[in-house]
Amino acid sequence: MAQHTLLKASDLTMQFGGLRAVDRVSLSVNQGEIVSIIGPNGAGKTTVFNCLTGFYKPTAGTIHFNGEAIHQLPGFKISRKGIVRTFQHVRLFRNMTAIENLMVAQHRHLNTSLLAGLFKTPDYRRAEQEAMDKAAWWLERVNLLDLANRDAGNLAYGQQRRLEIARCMVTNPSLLMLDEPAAGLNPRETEELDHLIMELRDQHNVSVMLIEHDMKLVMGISDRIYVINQGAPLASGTPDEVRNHPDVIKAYLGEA
Ligand SMILES: Nc1ncnc2c1ncn2[C@@H]1O[C@H](COP(=O)(O)OP(=O)(O)OP(=O)(O)O)[C@@H](O)[C@H]1O
Repeated sequence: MAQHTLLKASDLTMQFGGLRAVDRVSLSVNQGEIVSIIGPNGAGKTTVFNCLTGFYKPTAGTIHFNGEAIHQLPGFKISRKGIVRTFQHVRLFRNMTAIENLMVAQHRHLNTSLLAGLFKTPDYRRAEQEAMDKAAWWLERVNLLDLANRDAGNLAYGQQRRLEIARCMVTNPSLLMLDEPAAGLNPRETEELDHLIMELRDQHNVSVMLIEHDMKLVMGISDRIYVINQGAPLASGTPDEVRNHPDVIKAYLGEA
């Protein structure tokens, strides 16, 4: 059966003054896939993410999501289409509780008319209750339900990272983009993350694209991997193909 192409970027290029941070990178994510982008520090991975999610407008190239061109759209419109992301550094509302963070993320799904909110109409109450139930359900999924009322800023680092993933999931994304989700996690937490990502894909119908330096995680969960080096595509393929690719070995051993 032909796979549905969810995301397709062609010849993506991002120029910052004299620096070409991304140089004609093409990639795709099919429905149900886990795809990783790897490459040495400064290779341009986060810049690719920033282009795909509308944080940067690419200098050249096209991006299609479900067949629709999105490279001219601002980030909030792209996220409404179902592409959500986490960042390299945790970005939560630190003074809000874990569950409040998940409520805020669902804001756009709630009936937010001023009058409906003011008079707490039955529709408003129902939408609010649904958002609360969903937030609690996802907190349980990521093993944070007993910390629902703790300020996000007071959670342990690994818990904050799981909360960020839950915050993405409450918006029902079709593509979840994770920027270095294992950074700062201990080996046990990394293994839990590995299981969580697989579970999201297998049970919640989400495709995943991640940037990651932890090669054990990347090689274990990715269906396909793209390698970029100095902004340009170096190799792509299955974990085995990439692992044994001579150019990849050279780049990682610093002989390129
Ligand atoms: N807004 C910006 N303005 C100017 N240069 C930038 C900007 N964002 C990124 N760069 C540069 O683009 C290059 C690629 O950076 P990027 O953060 O995308 O790399 P990366 O592969 O994600 O690196 P790392 O693995 O270290 O996070 C770097 O040289 C960086 O300094």
